[in-house]
Amino acid sequence: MLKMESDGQGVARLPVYRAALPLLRDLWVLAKARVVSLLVFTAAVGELLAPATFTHWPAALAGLVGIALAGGAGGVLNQIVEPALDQHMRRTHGRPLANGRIGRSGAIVYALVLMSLAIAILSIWTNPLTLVLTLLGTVGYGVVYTLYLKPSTPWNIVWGGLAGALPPLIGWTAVTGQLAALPLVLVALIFVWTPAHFWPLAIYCRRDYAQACIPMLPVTHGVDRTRREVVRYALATWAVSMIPALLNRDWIYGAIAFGAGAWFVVMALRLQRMAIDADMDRYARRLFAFSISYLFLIFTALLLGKAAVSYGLV
Ligand code: HEM
Ligand SMILES: CC(C)=CCC/C(C)=C/CC/C(C)=C/COP(=O)(O)OP(=O)(O)O
Repeated sequence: MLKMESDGQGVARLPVYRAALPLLRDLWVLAKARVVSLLVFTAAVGELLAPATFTHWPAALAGLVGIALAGGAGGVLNQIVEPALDQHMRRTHGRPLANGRIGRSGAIVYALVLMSLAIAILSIWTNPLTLVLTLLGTVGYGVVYTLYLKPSTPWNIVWGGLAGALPPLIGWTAVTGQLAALPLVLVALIFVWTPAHFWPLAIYCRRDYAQACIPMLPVTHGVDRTRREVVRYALATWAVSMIPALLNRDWIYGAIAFGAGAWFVVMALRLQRMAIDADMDRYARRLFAFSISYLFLIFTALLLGKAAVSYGLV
């Protein structure tokens, strides 16, 4: 039950903090905070894999806060561009800009605040390379993908995915100031994972995308072609995921990545063999959910492998 307070003139009003909750929830959704949380996790792993992370802890912390803020700004930019599209899709019609709970100018101010804070924090505590890569991430997703690629080509997410693949490299450069082979391989891993992550969702949302005239692959090339591509990208993800095992001679990570990647491929193949019906849509939803757990598991395994080596367990 919601408790009301009286203002002394007999008018009941909500306590301020209770009234602020829906706004905070809207700001959370606008910043796509759940997606950003996985971006930040992959960045944190990039940092922890880098040499001497803890001697550079202010830069490491600033890198994570900067990525969270800049990733959030990307999410807000995306929704500023797409309220009409979001209104037409069941999955997105309740978003705060789409249903008018937050106005366009309020969202623009929010994006500017997030981005300014990100730039300030990264400039003060990290280095120019980290700042540039983070800006590329926000502009790549919020502008290039949302404004140009998404409405014009079914391969939108292959190239748009590059933006979301950058965080492990950004985490590494925040701590070291330099590029290196391992974080570049992790960028490649997320790059090839992204289509296998997104196209299962595009399959079960294909009618919504068609109605909104967004040329996602299942709309332009059909479900069969999309399922074949999911298998290909799941295989590519499996292959790329083995490179860190070889680079680091890390067999703990290697075993986990091998098993998880094999399961990803098996699920993609199962999806491919199903009849196109409601069961297939449900299975595509499971594969989409699995793709998220998969990435979380693989990045956790990288940490486990490094910890095992550091503590002399292998
Ligand atoms: C351009 C590349 C990408 C596309 C097109 C894409 C697409 C999507 C879509 C459409 C959703 C559903 C969101 C919703 O219902 O609000 C989603 C969810 C999600 N994505 Fe991605 N994604 C991409 C890249 C990434 C990357 C790089 C990561 C993390 C490293 C990621 C992590 C997640 C997570 C954690 C969710 C679940 C959010 C939730 O539970 O609400 N995505 N993605
Ligand atoms: C700084 C940095 C590294 C930025 C990363 C950019 C970023 C937030 C990437 C995530 C990609 C994402 C949420 C795509 C959703 O696709 P969509 O927008 O087509 O989905 P929708 O239909 O749910 O809006």
